[in-house]
Amino acid sequence: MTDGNKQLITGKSIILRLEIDTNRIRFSDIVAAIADEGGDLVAIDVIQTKQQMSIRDLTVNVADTLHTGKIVEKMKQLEGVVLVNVSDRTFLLHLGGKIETKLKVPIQNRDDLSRVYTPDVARVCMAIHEEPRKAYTLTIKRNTVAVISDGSAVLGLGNIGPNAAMPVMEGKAMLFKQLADVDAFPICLDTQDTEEIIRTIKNIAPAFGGINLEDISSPRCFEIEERLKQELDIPVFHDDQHGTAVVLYAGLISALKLVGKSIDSVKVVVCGIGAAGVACSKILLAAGVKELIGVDRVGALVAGQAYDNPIWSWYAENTNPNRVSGSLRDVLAGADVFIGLSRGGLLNRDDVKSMAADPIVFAMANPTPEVNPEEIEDIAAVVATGRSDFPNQINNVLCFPGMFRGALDCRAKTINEEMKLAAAEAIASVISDDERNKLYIIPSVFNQDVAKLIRDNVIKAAIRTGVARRIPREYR
Ligand SMILES: NC(=O)C1=CN([C@@H]2O[C@H](COP(=O)(O)OP(=O)(O)OC[C@H]3O[C@@H](n4cnc5c(N)ncnc54)[C@H](O)[C@@H]3O)[C@@H](O)[C@H]2O)C=CC1
Ligand SMILES: CC(=O)C(=O)O
Ligand SMILES: [Mg+2]
Repeated sequence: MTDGNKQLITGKSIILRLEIDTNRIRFSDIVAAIADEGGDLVAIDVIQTKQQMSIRDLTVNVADTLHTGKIVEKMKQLEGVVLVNVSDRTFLLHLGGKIETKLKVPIQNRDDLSRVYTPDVARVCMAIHEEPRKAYTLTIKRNTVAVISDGSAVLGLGNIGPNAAMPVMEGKAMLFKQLADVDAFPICLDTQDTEEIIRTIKNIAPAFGGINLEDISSPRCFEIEERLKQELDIPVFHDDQHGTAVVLYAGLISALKLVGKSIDSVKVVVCGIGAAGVACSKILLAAGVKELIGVDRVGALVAGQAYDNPIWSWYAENTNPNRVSGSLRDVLAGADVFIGLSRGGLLNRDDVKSMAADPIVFAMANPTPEVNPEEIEDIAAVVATGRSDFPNQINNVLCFPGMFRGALDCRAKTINEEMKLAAAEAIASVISDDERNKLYIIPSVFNQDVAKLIRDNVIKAAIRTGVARRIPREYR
């Protein structure tokens, strides 16, 4: 196996602020020095010029942190150059957070003030008090989703806590807004106690039209979601389970079409039987996969074994019909499909070579996939990851914006199996047979059709299954 901590070489951009003594060095020498170190100079901004002195920001594409260090050292060695500052564009994007609240109407005078606030606001409060469902028409509730994490399973980074989880939750909130005009609030809880999480979410629920649970580790996530679904009358959706399962299913239908295999005949190995792995496996079983084997730290899950994780016992009883045991490498031999929802770097080229002809590899761990796509692109029929910088991004971001747009628009009480299946069908329908190819099995996050198609399909499914509390005009 490859080293699990191995990071992929990922391109990033840095900005070097240089104070240049133009009497002592030519700008072209600086450009050459950057090129010598393999840096790709993509932009130059002149910040200030005085006699003999010029302050410039140079944007340079680099491979990784090590590469940044080399270029920085080179700049420090140049005569006539002072390195004022180095900034990373990703960090700059996060400065001060990524979202803010905005007013729908300005408060310009006392009259406005007394309407949006006291005294007139009291009449609106009392209207809701008398008829609670008016909260949907007279407050933000009709368009709000809480994106809630306890920081216990943040991407594949593990239990990094609520403060460190915030950038992911802010990112999800941005995506909700941009892709589906949903106002989402990132909320990271300073507790990992199941009961306390349930209590807290129930207590803040009145402000929200839906709850999107995010990056809460298994098996606690299953109870938290189930209990909240029973105890709240708004949709509760654990994105890592169901959003991922919806997109995975859409991606797999498409990949199987490409290689000409049918879902009931393929051998599928899922690595990482946590929140995402369990939900993805359930959707595959429902879709007709017969030979499904789950692998976690303990190896392949086999019926009859004692596991301290109750979901693994359930999993073992309901999968692995031939009771195959062993390591990931052992059970992967002859498999048609690998689905990774574990952690980076667990799979290598030899493992993929041991799979059946035309192997499908979905290495979906973030930020580092189970295998670097570049390592296997010539031997796999289809490779997909969860990342934005490789083709075929299988990521729950394709699902959650449209899913909640639909659920909010019909004021669904819950998000049920029919709505999830409807969302998967919507995603799968975007790519036609003519368009489908090895590098295009799933639509892009930026495809404008996706969220709208999911929304429409989800509303229809909600109406059909009786969970819609409002019928949008176009469906009346
Ligand atoms: N592409 C996508 O849309 C999504 C990707 N993910 C990724 O999937 C991974 C898991 O996420 P969750 O299910 O939310 O976390 P989780 O913590 O619930 O599950 C992770 C599972 O991986 C297992 N695991 C860890 N090391 C392993 C190893 N060496 N061999 C086999 N199994 C191992 C753990 O024991 C655990 O059961 C993360 O990397 C996450 O970023 C999760 C959700 C969506
Ligand atoms: C995409 C996502 O939700 C995750 O990796 O956890
Ligand atoms: Mg997640």
